[in-house]
Amino acid sequence: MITHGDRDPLAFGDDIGPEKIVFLRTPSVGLRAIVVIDNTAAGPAIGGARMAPDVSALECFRLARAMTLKNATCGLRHGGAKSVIFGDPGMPADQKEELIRAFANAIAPLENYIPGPDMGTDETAMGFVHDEIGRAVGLPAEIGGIPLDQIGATGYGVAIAAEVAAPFAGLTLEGARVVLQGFGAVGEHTARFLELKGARLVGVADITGAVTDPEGLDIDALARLKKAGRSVVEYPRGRTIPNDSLVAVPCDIWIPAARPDALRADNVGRLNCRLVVQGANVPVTHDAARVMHERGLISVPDFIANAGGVIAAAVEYDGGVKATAMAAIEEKVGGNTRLTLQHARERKISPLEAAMALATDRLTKIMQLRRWR
Ligand SMILES: NC(=O)C1=CN([C@@H]2O[C@H](COP(=O)(O)OP(=O)(O)OC[C@H]3O[C@@H](n4cnc5c(N)ncnc54)[C@H](OP(=O)(O)O)[C@@H]3O)[C@@H](O)[C@H]2O)C=CC1
Ligand SMILES: O=C(O)CCC(=O)C(=O)O
Repeated sequence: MITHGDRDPLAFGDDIGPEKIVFLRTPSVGLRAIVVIDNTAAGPAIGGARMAPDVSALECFRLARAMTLKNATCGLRHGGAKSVIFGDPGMPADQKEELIRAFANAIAPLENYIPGPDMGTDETAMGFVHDEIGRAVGLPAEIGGIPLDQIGATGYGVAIAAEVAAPFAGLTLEGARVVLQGFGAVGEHTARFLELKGARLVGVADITGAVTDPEGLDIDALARLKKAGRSVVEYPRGRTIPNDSLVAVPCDIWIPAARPDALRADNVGRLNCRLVVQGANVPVTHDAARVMHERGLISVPDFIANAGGVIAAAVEYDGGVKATAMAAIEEKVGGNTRLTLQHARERKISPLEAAMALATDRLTKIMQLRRWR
């Protein structure tokens, strides 16, 4: 098992992958990027392209592995990969387009990698990649895509996971208080779908800070602020708090929907909730997962809860439509959440252990079908 302490990219390998770790540079446009193709036993690997100033090979590998587990658990005909592009996603649009187009050309030879949107990239960026190399998912609807961020594919799945997990934590969604770290593509849609199921958003953070209101936050007002390029801390009511205090806001369901390692050994003890549903990728360290289990807190692992985006991406790749994608998300995310939490309860193991067993069992079967296993 790979540990979070590993820093040497060549030390990442285990029996599953990665197959390739590729460092890409195009100095004339300032492109620096990394692609990790973890495992392609099930088919060409799908995984998002993340743009942020402080990404790393380790982050990329951990995200690629999450995709391998996610895609296998969902029974998709795709392996797992991920890419990271060093850069400020808020850079001027023409500069970003140039960087994305350069990235597309740099990954052109990596035919087993199909990129999709992730933090810092979106449907438009995938449209540029597709224009350059004819290979990307999460495309704009105008060119036949299922724009997975716009329709909230992942947020829909996170809400389904929360609904299925709620009774395991002694909760119902009606009146449940929700806290969200991150109010981007995943966070905003998760809030909206959960509100439709009767839950109330009582805390939210973006990169600048956090705001809380036990009476409930107005999701439309928060969305208007973000659309205007402002922060949730400018929300006119409620109480603003520093980002690192969000973990302790009293609630029923705490949902990370931003960067890795949001919950760690040093802050997980401050959680004041009954259920954690992992909207982000790799938002919980193994230590933190163990502590949550010891405290009796139910946590739905990332590769179970946030598979909605890649399910939509796989449906799009097969030529399917939005309605098919939404039905598949409900069936696969709901089913895997139930299976994970039932196994965890029956076998007295943590949800992470149960989910890993489910994923590796399916992945082993997939790998056994291959010639080079
Ligand atoms: N998009 C998808 O379909 C999928 C995404 N995911 C995962 O979900 C997570 C979010 O992705 P997505 O919503 O697409 O990304 P976005 O870039 O759309 O949104 C990210 C949000 O997180 C906020 N944020 C960033 N850093 C911090 C921080 N340190 N503290 C609090 N908030 C922070 C951002 O703030 P600000 O607005 O100020 O920048 C923004 O609101 C990622 O882990 C991604 O890998 C998983 C499955 C699919
Ligand atoms: O390919 C995509 O953008 C969606 C899948 C993804 O990257 C993820 O689940 O993290």
